[in-house]
Parts: sequence; C-alpha cells; structure tokens
Amino acid sequence: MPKTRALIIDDEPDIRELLDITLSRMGLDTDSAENVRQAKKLLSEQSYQVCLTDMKLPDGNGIELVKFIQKEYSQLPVAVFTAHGSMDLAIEAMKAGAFDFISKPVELEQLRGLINTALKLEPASSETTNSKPQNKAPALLGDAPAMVKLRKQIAKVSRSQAPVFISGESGTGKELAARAIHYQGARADAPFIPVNCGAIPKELMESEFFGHKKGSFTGATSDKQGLFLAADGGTLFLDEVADLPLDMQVKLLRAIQEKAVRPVGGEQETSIDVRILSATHKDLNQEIEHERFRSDLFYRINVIQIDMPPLRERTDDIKHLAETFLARFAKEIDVPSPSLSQDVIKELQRYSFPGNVRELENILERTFTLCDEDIIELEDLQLSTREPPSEKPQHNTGEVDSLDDYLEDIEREVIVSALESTKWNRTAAAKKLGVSFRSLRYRLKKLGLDE
Ligand SMILES: Nc1ncnc2c1ncn2[C@@H]1O[C@H](COP(=O)(O)OP(=O)(O)OP(=O)(O)O)[C@@H](O)[C@H]1O
Repeated sequence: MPKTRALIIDDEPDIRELLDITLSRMGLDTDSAENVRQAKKLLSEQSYQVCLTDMKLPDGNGIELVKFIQKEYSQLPVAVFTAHGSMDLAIEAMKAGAFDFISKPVELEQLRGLINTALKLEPASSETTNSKPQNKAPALLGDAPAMVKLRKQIAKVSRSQAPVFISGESGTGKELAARAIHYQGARADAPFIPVNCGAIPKELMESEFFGHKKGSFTGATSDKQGLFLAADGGTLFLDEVADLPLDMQVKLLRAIQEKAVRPVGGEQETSIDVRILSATHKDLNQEIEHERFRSDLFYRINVIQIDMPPLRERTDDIKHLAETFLARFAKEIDVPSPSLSQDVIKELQRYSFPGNVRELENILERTFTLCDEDIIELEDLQLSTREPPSEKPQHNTGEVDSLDDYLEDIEREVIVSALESTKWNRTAAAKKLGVSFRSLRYRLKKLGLDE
C-alpha cells in the first residue's frame, strides 16, 4: 500500500528539516519545496494527502497557494503556518479554504494533532442529496435550491477546522446544521457538545466552560471538567452565542485564541483542540452596534458564515417535511402514517411559519395526536386560529426549571389518575380525558408510561 505523502513548503531549511523528521516519525513520506514554483511542480507530479505551507514565500504567499490548491486539488487539505498572534492572516487563510492553521514556533504536539485530523478526512463527495446517512446527525431535508446549496456548503466546511457561524431564524435547523458539520468531518468520532449559552446562570458560566477545582468556591465539592475539555478533539457548539455576557465573551475569546483553558481555582492551563461552531437567531451585527457583543469575538467565530433559509422561502419543501414528520410520529407508536389532504398541503404552504421547521413539526405532532383519521383534513389542522409564537423567554424567572418538564408532570399526573380510576382500561381512560385512544397511546409512550 502506498504510504501517506505530505508536502511541506517553507523557505527556511531548519523548519523543513524539523517538519520532515516529525512527519517521517509519524510514518508519512514527505517532499519539501522552498517556494511556490517548486510546490506547484511537485503538486503536478505527485499525489499528496496533506500539505503544510508557510505564509511568506520568496515568490508568493501562502494564501495564494491555498487558493490555487482549492481550485486545482480541492481534495487536498492544506494548513498554513502563521507568526504567533497574527490571527488576521490565519483567518484570511481559512476563509480562502485552508483546512487549519498552526502558529510558529510550531508546537509538535499541535502539529501531530493537525496532521492526524487531516488524514481522517475522507475524499469529498459531490453528493448534495440527503440519501447518505450522516450517522448521528439527522438529515437536513429539503430539495429547494437554497437547501441544496446549504448541504454543499456544509460538506465543504466539514472538511475544514475553521470556526463556522450559523445564522438563521429560530427553528430553521441551526443545530441540525452544526451536527451535520461535525459528523461529516474528521472529528466525527470525538464528542459534539452543544451548549445553550442563554441557559447557563451567569455566576456558573466560567466553571461550566472551563471547569473548576475542588474547593474553589462554595459548592465546588469535587473537580469539574468543563465543556471545553469535554469537547476536546471534537466540536463545541455555542448555541444562542449572542446571550453570552460581555465578561464571558472576553474569556471565551482568550480560550479560543490560546487554544488552552484554565479551570476556576486552578493554576495550570491545559491545551485543548476544539472546533468552535456557533449560532444565534439574533442579528449579531446589531448586537455589536449596541455594544452587547464584542466585535473581536465575532470576527474570530465568524470565519465562515452559513445562513439557514426560513421555511416560508422554500414552501416546496413543506409537503416532504410534513410527510416525513408524520411518518416518524406514526412509527413511534407503531401505527400507519396518515396522509395530508390537498387543502392541508396548500394551507401549510400559505402559512408564514414564524417558528420555521420546528413549528411545522409541532403543528403536525399536535394534529397527529388529536386526529384519528387516515387523512388529515383542514379542520384537523386549526392553522388559521394559531397565534404566531412569541419570543422564547431568555431566562427562567419563576421557580419552574423547565416549562416542558413542568407541563409533562401535570400531564402525567392527570393521565395516571384517569387510568387508576378506570383500573388501567385505556379506552375508558381516553374517553374520560376527552382524547382519542390513539392520542392517549401516543402520550403514554411520550411520558414513558406505556409499559
Ligand atoms: N431541514 C430540516 N430537515 C429536517 N428537520 C429539520 C430541518 N430543519 C429543522 N428541522 C427540525 O426542526 C427542529 C428545530 O431544529 P433546530 O433545533 O436545529 O433549529 P434551530 O435553528 O437550532 O432552533 P433555535 O434557534 O430555536 O435554537 C428540530 O427538531 C429539527 O430536527
């Protein structure tokens, strides 16, 4: 079997030698070039699996070379060396298509990590449909041109280590897109850690992100790892990133730039290798204008931006999405999937869906639960009477930790009481509760009471 081959481009002989030794010890064959001209020649003669290039070369610069490789050898991951602290060039290189960057002086452990990640990349597929299973990431459905473009974009950025910022209205599938990027990329076997930045109490934030040492504050009864370390080797998804308080934004920026974290109450920094994906439904430019979000952090996390299209702009996808959701609900309780009447489909296509795909999913779940017929008709849908959902509350102000859990507890209590009073006769209990048998069966399953 041919050995894996790497191309090293740097005009300093010492660096070339150091890289050559390190990569050879990792079992790679290497070639080196001291300028762009030599590099292009080697690229035309040999096939490489990874390429490392310096930024400043005697006859050109690294970014031009990255662009050239992107165009001519798009399968080849190329990483650039940057002077320590010159984040601007690193970001520019990643925007141009570099797979990653590494600061000089090169830390060998970081270099090995980078090479290993690059070698895990499978050849890019030209596939833009969703027939390919994305193991742990549910498919991003939709054949509208915007969705086809989006999946292409995701396939491309999943081959890079660049931070990606995902913008889009609530419920458009931002988390789903983040999962797809992670599970299609070289980090798929490492953890994907999603964190809702708006849901962490302010005073616990630092410890949640960076961990803490036992005894560092009241309540710290043991060491805690923190989200960055939990995501080491994998991806940290900062959902609702606009909700981070300003002081936390500073600390986060530092951790991302230094690629290291220090736990609360700890002395030592630990290096981390985490890809950062982030999202918000808010307009971050506006947040920056109002000084609620730091522009330096935005610049750092928004190396590549992906925009999720709202559902009302791709109405042709609604029928397929709706049928897929119904089939899933039906499968969960092992009944045949009902179909949608033409009027229902038209009505759904007319509706503006302020809550996007999540709202469509919720509407259908409710309709499926309440309707016993094989065909769902307009009156089952009750769309026109629906109020657009209001903004999600940003903080829980009352004593309820989660409204969903709270409502589920009430639902469970009422159902159990009805079942007890009917000696667990589900048909009689459904009647007593004024719901259909199928609806009760669905709820029992959802609440884990179906045993
Ligand atoms: N294109 C799609 N195909 C299939 N399901 C989708 C699609 N887009 C969104 N969904 C589903 O809609 C729901 C909401 O998606 P998701 O949580 O990813 O949205 P979001 O943009 O992150 O929402 P929020 O801004 O509220 O956090 C999920 O159940 C998800 O599976």
